[in-house]
Amino acid sequence: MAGLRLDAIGHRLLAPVGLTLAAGEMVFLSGPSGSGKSLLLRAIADLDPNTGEVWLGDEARSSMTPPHWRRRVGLLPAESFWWAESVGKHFPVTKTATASALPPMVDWLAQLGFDPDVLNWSIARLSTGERQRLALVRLLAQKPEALLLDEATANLDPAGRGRVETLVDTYRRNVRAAVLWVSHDPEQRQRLAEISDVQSIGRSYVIRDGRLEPES
Ligand SMILES: Nc1ncnc2c1ncn2[C@@H]1O[C@H](COP(=O)(O)OP(=O)(O)OP(=O)(O)O)[C@@H](O)[C@H]1O
Repeated sequence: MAGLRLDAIGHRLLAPVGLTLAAGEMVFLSGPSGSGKSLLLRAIADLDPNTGEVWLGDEARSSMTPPHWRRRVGLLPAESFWWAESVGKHFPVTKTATASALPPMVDWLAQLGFDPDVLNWSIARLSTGERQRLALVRLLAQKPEALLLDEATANLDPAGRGRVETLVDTYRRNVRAAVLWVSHDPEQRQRLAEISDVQSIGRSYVIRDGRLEPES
């Protein structure tokens, strides 16, 4: 699997930054509210105007269509968007197959505390935390090669938070996906280093005054 390299990526609040994540590496990003963390993830995903280039291994973002890029470099936004009536309709494969025929998605649902019947639930009934966990499964179902996570555990209790951390870390190791994780929780990196291999979860950065800096 490929690493992720930001080559002079910038947006209106952030001076161009260079940053390389090795395949399978998890890097944390923090900074004050409004400093531009979400905008950076959206810039990498090419959802907002931005400068620079992003590389997935030796493939440039500019060499593929935006939808193709976003399938390979998956963004989990802080607030997920749902367009159909039921949960299952957001998982393309479930249109033609039954849930039981779809591991590992069903395993991922179970790991996050859901019965496969959740695919029949209406979106309207979902709690904020349920939406957040289901949005992660929906993202992983696309088999992204790199992950951009924006406050992936912000709405969860400690048990739910631990389940998400474990699932993301397992996916990272299995697929050797580079993970850039925006988090306000200073203990999140430490928890992940405890459940995983420390050398892959060593770095964190902060956005301060429009610049990306290694966190001291
Ligand atoms: N579409 C937009 N138009 C104008 N301003 C925007 C837009 N999107 C974001 N901003 C502003 O850009 C700034 C950075 O937003 P961003 O969402 O990146 O912050 P953040 O660092 O992720 O903050 P938080 O930790 O609160 O989520 C904020 O002041 C926000 O109001």
